[in-house]
Amino acid sequence: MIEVQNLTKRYRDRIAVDRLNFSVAEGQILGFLGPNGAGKSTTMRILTGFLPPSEGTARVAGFDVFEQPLEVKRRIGYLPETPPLYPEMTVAGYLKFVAELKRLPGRGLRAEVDRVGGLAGVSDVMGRVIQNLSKGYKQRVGIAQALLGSPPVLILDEPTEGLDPAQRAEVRGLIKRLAGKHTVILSTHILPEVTMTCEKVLIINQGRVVAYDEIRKLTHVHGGKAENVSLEEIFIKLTAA
Ligand SMILES: Nc1ncnc2c1ncn2[C@@H]1O[C@H](COP(=O)(O)OP(=O)(O)OP(=O)(O)O)[C@@H](O)[C@H]1O
Repeated sequence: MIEVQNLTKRYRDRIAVDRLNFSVAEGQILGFLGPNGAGKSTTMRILTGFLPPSEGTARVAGFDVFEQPLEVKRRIGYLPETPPLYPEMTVAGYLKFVAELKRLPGRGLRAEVDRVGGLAGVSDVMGRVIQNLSKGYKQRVGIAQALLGSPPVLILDEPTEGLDPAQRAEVRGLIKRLAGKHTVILSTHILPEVTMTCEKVLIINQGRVVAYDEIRKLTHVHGGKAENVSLEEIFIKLTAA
């Protein structure tokens, strides 16, 4: 569903993403990890058609992100690091506005807004103005807009950022339920979250892949005789350089 080959992004003389190769099969959740500045957001912005790569290719649902960005955008629900909210709108008004931007059919639009509102847990704040919501609720509104139209691919950049522990658990449960039906790339700094949600993980450091495997295999390879090596320990070891 997602195929990335030799993807490279340069900002002037800085290489943010350096020859990345990975793929995500339909219905899979890929945990996407890396320290601050590793190149995760850059990669996700390329995959969602918001930023052109300097070199390499990326295909989403069979479409090239650079050559057919509109086809790609139609098939992706994207939660950026900072959700693009309009603070003066109500939650329902905003979701309806995004649904129209995504050109979802007018008939059934209200039901679709209610559906994603229910999934993301914002049904009880639909009539409230976004700027008055708590950070956690704003984040949920961001998740709701990503789910509009039930796109086959979801790219979620730190979806549990700003949520309290109970809300985090809820969002984790939601992401797990979405897998199978959706292909998901999940970026987060909360490593136990990845262990609980994803089968496979991609770790990058300074723009390069340092690990790309099933979590179970990574713990086996890096754990040696110690069976309880955590993803956190592996992450620290691989990104220390
Ligand atoms: N518009 C830009 N111009 C120049 N350099 C940039 C630009 N955007 C990002 N970078 C640089 O590219 C590198 C990768 O940044 P990116 O935001 O993709 O990292 P990240 O893994 O998402 O980090 P974080 O976890 O902190 O969000 C960093 O060194 C960053 O400073």
